[in-house]
Amino acid sequence: MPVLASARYGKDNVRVYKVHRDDKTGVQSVTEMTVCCMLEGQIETSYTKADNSVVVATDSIKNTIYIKAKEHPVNPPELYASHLGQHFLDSYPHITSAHIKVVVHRWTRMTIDGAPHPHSFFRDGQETRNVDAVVARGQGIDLKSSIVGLQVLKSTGSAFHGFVRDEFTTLAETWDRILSTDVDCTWSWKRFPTVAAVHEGVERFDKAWESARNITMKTFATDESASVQNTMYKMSEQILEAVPEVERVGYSLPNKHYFEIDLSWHKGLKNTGKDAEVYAPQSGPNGLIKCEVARS
Ligand SMILES: O=c1[nH]c(=O)c2[nH]c(=O)[nH]c2[nH]1
Repeated sequence: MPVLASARYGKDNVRVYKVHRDDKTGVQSVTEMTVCCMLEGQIETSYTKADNSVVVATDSIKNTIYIKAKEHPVNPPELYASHLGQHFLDSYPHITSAHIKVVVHRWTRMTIDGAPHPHSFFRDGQETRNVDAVVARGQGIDLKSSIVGLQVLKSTGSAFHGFVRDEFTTLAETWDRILSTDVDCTWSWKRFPTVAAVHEGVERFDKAWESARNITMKTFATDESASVQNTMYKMSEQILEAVPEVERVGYSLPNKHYFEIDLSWHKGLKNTGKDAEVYAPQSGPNGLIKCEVARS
């Protein structure tokens, strides 16, 4: 006899835009985000017995995403996600947890003739600020914040040598290479008991995002990198140090390879080793290096 081992449903890819208009100054601020909201609870019979009486329609979930964006601030996304998740527990006794994902897209204010423009913005990269919230009945709110898709490259200051050499090895050791990655950095907060606790000291979330971003970039730029592994560990350590309420930091970093091209076949051109200038960026395969660093 089969059993429903797990079940969760909701609405994904709900795109939301919110504007804030400052009537005094005429300055407008915008937020664009993509939201996923999934519910768990006593919903088994909808799967096993065609019992839709336990189903909050995914269309209603979508509507709720809009209404909560109207009723509450959407910044920081950690607070919005907490309000949204809590709503489903408060409204539906048979729902036991809400899993919210918010992806915030960049709209950076334009500078026109040296001054910030009051209502014009541009997308300065595919980087997003993400939040994963789990609001579970009787258990509080678990929040994970992240930076995803921040593309970085350094043209020197990275080495990789001393690795295992055996009959499978072709890679040459290097003391000077290009290092490039798409940063995926996640920091997990100590559990919050209530939405009120998330709200109290809410500026912590923007500060942590700024710290994580600055630490990531500064360490990437200034570390004489021995490996992706070692550099990401140094980043994680510093974020834990900078944000006391964070329990765990994780990175997932592709190692995006740039291959040297031997052009000596053309008029003896020197383009390898210390003479390398023109490289071939690779779409794949790429290394993929991950870690999570927790407090001891
Ligand atoms: O920083 C690196 N870590 C590795 O584990 C690895 N493996 C590899 O081929 N190149 C690299 N670079």
